[in-house]
Amino acid sequence: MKLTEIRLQRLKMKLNNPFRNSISAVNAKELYIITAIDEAGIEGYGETVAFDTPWYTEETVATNRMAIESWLIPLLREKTISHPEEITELFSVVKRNQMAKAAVEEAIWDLYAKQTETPLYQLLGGNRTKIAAGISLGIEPDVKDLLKKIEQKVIAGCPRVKVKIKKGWDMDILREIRRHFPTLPLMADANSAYCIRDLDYLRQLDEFDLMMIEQPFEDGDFADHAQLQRAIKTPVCLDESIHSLQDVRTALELGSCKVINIKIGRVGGLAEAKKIHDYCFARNIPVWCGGMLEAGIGRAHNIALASLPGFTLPGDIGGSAHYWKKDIIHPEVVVTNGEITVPKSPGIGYEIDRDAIRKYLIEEQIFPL
Ligand SMILES: O=C(O)CCC(=O)C1=CC=C[C@@H](O)[C@@H]1C(=O)O
Ligand SMILES: [Mg+2]
Repeated sequence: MKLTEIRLQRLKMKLNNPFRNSISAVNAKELYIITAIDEAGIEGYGETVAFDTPWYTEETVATNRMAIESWLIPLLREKTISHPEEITELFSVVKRNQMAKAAVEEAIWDLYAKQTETPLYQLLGGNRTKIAAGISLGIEPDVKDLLKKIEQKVIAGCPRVKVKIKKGWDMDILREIRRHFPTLPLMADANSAYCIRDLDYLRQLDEFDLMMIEQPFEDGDFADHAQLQRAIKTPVCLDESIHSLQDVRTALELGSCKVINIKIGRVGGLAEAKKIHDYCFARNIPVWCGGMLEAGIGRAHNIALASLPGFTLPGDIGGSAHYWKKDIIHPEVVVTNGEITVPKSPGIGYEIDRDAIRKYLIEEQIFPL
């Protein structure tokens, strides 16, 4: 592929809607835009998705930077690759650091798609022209604020709403939501707020006809999740537990869940995300595309991935305006009647908004290959 340069740009972007879950509150996002440049000057883009502190997984903005600069860029100098699928193997000498690997791999997929004049979604095997855009709503100071936000999304045609729960903000809140929206496709995400001692308490979830309960227990608790899934009818979905196809195999063989949330960053890139999709699709296990409060480049990659046929459930992929005053791509991602049209131009299908990037830029560095 003859890469000549990798550019790192660190941005800081303030969120329109500060996002609170069971562990953390995110008001602004810092991220790296990774640009992979070839000898013809074609540019491919990727985005890091880790947060400032390691509350979601062990990675952070700072560890992403260190991994990319210290280990991943040197590996790109060692070997010329001819296809982005070779990146997983090339980076395999570095343990984990999935979000760092994914951001670089995304940039190389976008570059390859542009070199071959193919839309990224087609390159990945996607066949949807539109994807369903669900929304994830954080914990609010008052349930009335949450009900108002849900109502706005329902009026706009949102196909499903996900709410965050934790101890003290769970059964009563879900009951109240159901009182106002009895048939709304609804799910709840606990971000590991519970443990196996809460099993009896969690049986109450079956009252609310939820599409699923996402990540009730800790990351490594496959056996406990299996025990819970045996005890409740509500499907368990795993998010933080899934770092690779191997984790999906473990979860499905133990019966730890019935649904998988795929996040490109959490599983180390698009190639692994596609492998997980293919594995689940062959076994009729529904998957959906999770979100990490991405800016436009990460969101564009999510849209391409979510066009694959096994993504049968709406993802956490809101429109740009839900997150940012001004996104870093144009056109911005727009949700119409609960759907996003998958762009058809080569690569990720969106242009970079250089003025917006300049506005958010804190630091830039170029690494020759
Ligand atoms: O809109 C999005 O990008 C999804 C936001 C969202 O629900 C999450 C983002 C990051 C971490 C979590 O709090 C949560 C999730 O667990 O899915
Ligand atoms: Mg989650």
